Amino acid sequence: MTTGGHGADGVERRGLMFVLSSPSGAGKTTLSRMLLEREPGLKMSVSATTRAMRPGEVEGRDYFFVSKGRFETMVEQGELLEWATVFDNLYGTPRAPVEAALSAGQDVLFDIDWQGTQQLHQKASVDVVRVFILPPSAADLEKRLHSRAQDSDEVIRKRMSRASHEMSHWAEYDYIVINHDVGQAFAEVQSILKAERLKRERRIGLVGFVRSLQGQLQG
Ligand SMILES: Nc1nc2c(ncn2[C@@H]2O[C@H](COP(=O)(O)OP(=O)(O)O)[C@@H](O)[C@H]2O)c(=O)[nH]1
Ligand SMILES: Nc1ncnc2c1ncn2[C@@H]1O[C@H](COP(=O)(O)OP(=O)(O)O)[C@@H](O)[C@H]1O
Repeated sequence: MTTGGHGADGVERRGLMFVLSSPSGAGKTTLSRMLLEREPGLKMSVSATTRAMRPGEVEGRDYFFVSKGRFETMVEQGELLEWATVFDNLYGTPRAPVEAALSAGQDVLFDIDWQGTQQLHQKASVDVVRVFILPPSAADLEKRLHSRAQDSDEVIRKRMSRASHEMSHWAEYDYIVINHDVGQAFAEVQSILKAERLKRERRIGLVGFVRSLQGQLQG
């Protein structure tokens, strides 16, 4: 699905799809923003959703906020790479920007749930890196949902009651990060990205690079 770009060391490699999932409130959005600020070559996949915009959210930055009818058209036209129902709303990943970014040699960051992660993995397993974020405790999770001050008590209760179900998918992920201290969790997520970028299978330019090195040694 991907073609190549160049890594920091100049060797061509395929772009990767970096997925962060977690129960709501564990810190995916915070960690995603930190990654985007500090990691050049990483582009956020902006999802489409039928849920209402929260205070502080921006159309096209946080989500594309669409009607149910528009979302269904996107599904019918094959415009979504994956989609799922979460908390009674529809969420999906527009296909075109992801394919464009990967073709331009960029890595793409996804904040999607376990259902979307399974779909992406079925489509492009070797290019998908799956990271699951856990909160340090249920009490911390609830505190964070309240501190975000963006959802009603009713919505927070719903999110807390879904957390256990979402967490039950943790073993389908390649890496698990416990977000106790945000600086530490960020360092761990960043290390995963850096290491995955160096994986041999993605670095399609290595064969040529090593041949050229061998040529130099023999010459
Ligand atoms: N499958 C899928 N899940 C998504 C997508 N976009 C967001 N989600 C997930 O939907 C859930 C709810 O997201 P949101 O309403 O923004 O609340 P949040 O949990 O506080 O981030 C989260 O688990 C997101 O990871 C998407 O495009 N596809
Ligand atoms: N390690 C942490 N310690 C304390 N608060 C945190 C930590 N990580 C995130 N938060 C806060 O918790 C709330 C939920 O985080 P957010 O990134 O929106 O979660 P998610 O995207 O997983 O729903 C936000 O107010 C955020 O600032």
